[in-house]
Amino acid sequence: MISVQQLTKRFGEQVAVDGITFEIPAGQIVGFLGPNGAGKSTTLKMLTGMLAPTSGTATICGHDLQSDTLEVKRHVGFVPESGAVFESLTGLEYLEMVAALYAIPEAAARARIEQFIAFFDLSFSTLTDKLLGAYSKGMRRKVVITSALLHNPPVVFFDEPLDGLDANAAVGFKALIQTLAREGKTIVYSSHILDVVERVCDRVLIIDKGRLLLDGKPETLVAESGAGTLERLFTQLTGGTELERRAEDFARTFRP
Ligand SMILES: Nc1ncnc2c1ncn2[C@@H]1O[C@H](COP(=O)(O)OP(=O)(O)OP(=O)(O)O)[C@@H](O)[C@H]1O
Repeated sequence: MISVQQLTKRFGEQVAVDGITFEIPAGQIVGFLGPNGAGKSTTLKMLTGMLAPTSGTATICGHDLQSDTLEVKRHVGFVPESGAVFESLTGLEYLEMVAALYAIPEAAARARIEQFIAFFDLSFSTLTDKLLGAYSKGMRRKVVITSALLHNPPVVFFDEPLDGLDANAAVGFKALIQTLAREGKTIVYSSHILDVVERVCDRVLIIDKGRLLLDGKPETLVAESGAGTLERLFTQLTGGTELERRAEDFARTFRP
């Protein structure tokens, strides 16, 4: 479903993504992890056709990222970390605009929007009464998630999707992605909330400094490393243990 070979992105001298290679079959939920600046968002932007790779190749549902970018965009949904929206539109105007961009017929789009607002426990008037600029962070996130799934894409990329969602919405969202995966969708889930990743993902990819460090089932990786939890394994791999020690030293400087 997703095939990535030696994908690389340079920004001037800096190598943000350094020759990563992996395959993801249909129906898998893959946690895409790494410390700040590891290259996660850059990878997701390349795989959704928003950013051209410097070198390497990738295909999504058999469509080549470089030569068939439009088909790639038809087959993916993306919830970016920023969650930026056109703030001067109402939620409904925004969703109808996204539906029109994907050429979804009006009645089908409205039916799908209604399914999502029911799922997220929003009232229809919320979508029509306020401009997106006046939405709360969580409400805006729900609209962005809806917009990414409106065209029913087989592959969905989520960058920190739980950011801003309350506990109920987060529980609902986790159930939603598990259901989507069971129906055959491929989900790539980038997040720093590792206990959620450990529970929800079938597999994790850990990158640091643009390179793939680890690829496997969370429970297998945790058991083989003896780390106990995915969070501990992550910090061991990416230098967080040292940060923890430095934080303790720093905190000690506040002692009276
Ligand atoms: N447009 C850009 N121009 C220059 N450098 C960039 C650009 N976008 C990203 N970078 C750099 O590439 C590296 C990887 O950034 P990226 O945003 O992919 O990391 P990330 O893993 O998503 O981090 P975070 O967890 O903090 O969101 C960083 O050093 C970043 O400064």
